[in-house]
Amino acid sequence: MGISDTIYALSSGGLPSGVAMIRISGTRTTEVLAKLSGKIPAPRLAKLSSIRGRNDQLIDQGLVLFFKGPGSFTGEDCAELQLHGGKAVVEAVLTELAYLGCRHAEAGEFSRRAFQNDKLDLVEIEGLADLIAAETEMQRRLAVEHSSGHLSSLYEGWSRRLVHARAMIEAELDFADEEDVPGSVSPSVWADMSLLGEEIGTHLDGAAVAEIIRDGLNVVIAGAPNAGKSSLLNALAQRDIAIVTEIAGTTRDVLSVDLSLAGFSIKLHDTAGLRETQDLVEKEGIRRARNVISKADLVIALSDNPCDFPELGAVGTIRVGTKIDSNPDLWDKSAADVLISVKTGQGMERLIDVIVSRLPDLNAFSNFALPSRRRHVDCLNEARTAIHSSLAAADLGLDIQAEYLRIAGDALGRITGRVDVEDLLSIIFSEFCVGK
Ligand SMILES: Nc1nc2c(ncn2[C@@H]2O[C@H](COP(=O)(O)OP(=O)(O)OP(=O)(O)O)[C@@H](O)[C@H]2O)c(=O)[nH]1
Repeated sequence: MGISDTIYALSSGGLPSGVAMIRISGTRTTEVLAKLSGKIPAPRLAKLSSIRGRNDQLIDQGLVLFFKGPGSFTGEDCAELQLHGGKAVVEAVLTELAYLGCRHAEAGEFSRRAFQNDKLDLVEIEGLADLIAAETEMQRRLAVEHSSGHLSSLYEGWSRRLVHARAMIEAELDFADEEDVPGSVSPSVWADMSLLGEEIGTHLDGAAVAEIIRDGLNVVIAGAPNAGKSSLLNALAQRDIAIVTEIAGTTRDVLSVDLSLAGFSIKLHDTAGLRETQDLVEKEGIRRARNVISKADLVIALSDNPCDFPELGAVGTIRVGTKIDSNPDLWDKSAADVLISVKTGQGMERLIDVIVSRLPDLNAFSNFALPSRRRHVDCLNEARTAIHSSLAAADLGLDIQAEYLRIAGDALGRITGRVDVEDLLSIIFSEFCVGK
């Protein structure tokens, strides 16, 4: 590797901060450490050191950690400098690292090296990106299953079963006429492949829930103008996000806010009131409203009049009667799922309970090892289809059946990155921040 194979980056967050962590990785790590701190600490032991620049000038005092490759995150020699998190301190050390011939890392470059050196597979790396991005408890639990290798073990176990089945078939093809390989190998192989197809199917059943956990549940507030939609958005977000006036048609565009509810990420959208109008801007707002309604996981349909609920045709609608502080006599209980007043807070807890009751039931899943990315789901579907094709191809001959199993194995291998993923890598690693 050339001089710039040794990379560095600030791996901790924005400055100033109490402590800033600079990470270094590559063949020149020990040489750089010796120049910056005088000596190389014993691997994995934090050592309080003076960090010095050119002309022996003291830059800062901090902890220096050295990880000898391959026993490091990237698999190469790595170091971590834990410094005081001042902008000038960090800038001075980064400048010194550049002067010493190191190169600033690109986004995700440390993780890319970890992948290239077989320290992590793609599922673990994607899980790491999700773990860093996780904002809710559910997102964290989902991501940690991926980053910790649980999901990879599951896929690798499946891959091994496919390889075993192919080996058994190959043996039967090669030694079909010889007496020492019993012809009865195949039935147990096909039974296992049938079971594997079912296991992948069950695993795929969790994909929709995992997607909701990872990307959030889309909840749309819809209704006639003045029904109280913006007031409800503000109340649920506990902030003044949307403009509230008594003028019908105030909200023109879709306004969105992220909330965390029962550990789930909720994307709540306020929409323009639905009515016939000649106003061009309002018309466009209503078109956008209908568009988000059609993509919603859940719609909260509002009306301040029981005779006036919007017909949305959306699946998963909660009918909410509003302003019951001012119009209690208008409502009979059966007219709506929940009656609320944003003014007095009446019914708000019940509304939140009803929304939570519409969230996916996680008790149906024994763990969070679920496929959360489209990429994984596509590969799993491809693997399952190929297994089914193999099982259905008995009349076509063992070599055709084995070929389908190879296709299934390749599809599983692409999830963890064991086969044919070069073109995927830049997409995956670009999701990372610099320093990871
Ligand atoms: N009394 C009472 N008034 C409310 C309540 N919620 C909203 N309002 C009033 O109803 C009017 C309309 O409220 P908004 O929240 O702007 O209604 P909207 O559905 O977003 O209206 P558009 O943006 O025009 O579609 C405002 O004057 C609010 O103060 C409530 O619970 N009780």
